Amino acid sequence: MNLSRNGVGLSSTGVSIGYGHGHVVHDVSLHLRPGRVTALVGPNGSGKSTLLRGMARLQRLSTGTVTIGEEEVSGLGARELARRLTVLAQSRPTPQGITVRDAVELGRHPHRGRWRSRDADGPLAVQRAMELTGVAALAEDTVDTLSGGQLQRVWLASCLAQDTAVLLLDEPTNHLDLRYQVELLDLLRQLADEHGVTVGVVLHDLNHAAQVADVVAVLAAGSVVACGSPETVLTAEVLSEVWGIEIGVTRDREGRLEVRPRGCRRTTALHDEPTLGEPALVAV
Ligand SMILES: Nc1ncnc2c1ncn2[C@@H]1O[C@H](COP(=O)(O)OP(=O)(O)OP(=O)(O)O)[C@@H](O)[C@H]1O
Repeated sequence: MNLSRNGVGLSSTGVSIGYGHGHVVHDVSLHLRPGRVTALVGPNGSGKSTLLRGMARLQRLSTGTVTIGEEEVSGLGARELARRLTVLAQSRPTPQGITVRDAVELGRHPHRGRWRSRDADGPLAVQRAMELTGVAALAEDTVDTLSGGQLQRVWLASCLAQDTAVLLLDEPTNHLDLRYQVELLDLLRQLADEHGVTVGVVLHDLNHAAQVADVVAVLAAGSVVACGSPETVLTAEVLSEVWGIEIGVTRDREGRLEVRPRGCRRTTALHDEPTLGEPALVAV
């Protein structure tokens, strides 16, 4: 992989998105920076996946623009975009009868010429991606024989093999056991720190967000209601108001944030009835 040439951010400006019955993402401006992990968190249905898909050009925007580096993504060809940005979606159809290696190789599609020619870096990128995600030993197995967690790692490997400056992931820890959850979060940090990759990741586990993110953006009812460092955003006040239950935030012995739901339902949640108002915190 040749990730060291990265350093391109991804920004939405005034983005609204709907599915034909009003908007579910409202006027969102968000800057994902190179070398930073930005976590999108929020209750079910708050618009995280829709926003991520809109930023990846997988969802039509009603208003606003998305830029990658200096260029609008709407002006790029599919191959040009795929050389810069990749998405690990929540679920993909499982192709029948292809090997893990073949599935990971699918990520090389924007780097190939016609007839699969001119991708000299391909075999090494595929091998490295399989090693980083722990699926190298499964390389010759067919993907339809894998467990959900193994398959999730294969698709992650395919994204890594694509070797892009921007990596977007929608709930990537789904299906992963504890070890691979930790390894995945470590890998995201490594990609950002050592290779300058711009990482945007939807996470449900707020402790994962606290652990991995430089910036946390909280969505509620389609709007970003708080955005900033984990310390400034993952507070008992913000989280309790957005999720509508009592949530405590403490620090463990090493000083890391620990988010603990206390389970008492409040009368209203932010996503039921917006009360927090405009974004309370400014992105770092
Ligand atoms: N394909 C679709 N057609 C119509 N409405 C949709 C579609 N996908 C999502 N929605 C609606 O858009 C809103 C936001 O959904 P989205 O999946 O973006 O939220 P989310 O924050 O990612 O949710 P979750 O945490 O449950 O994955 C929800 O009200 C949902 O019902």
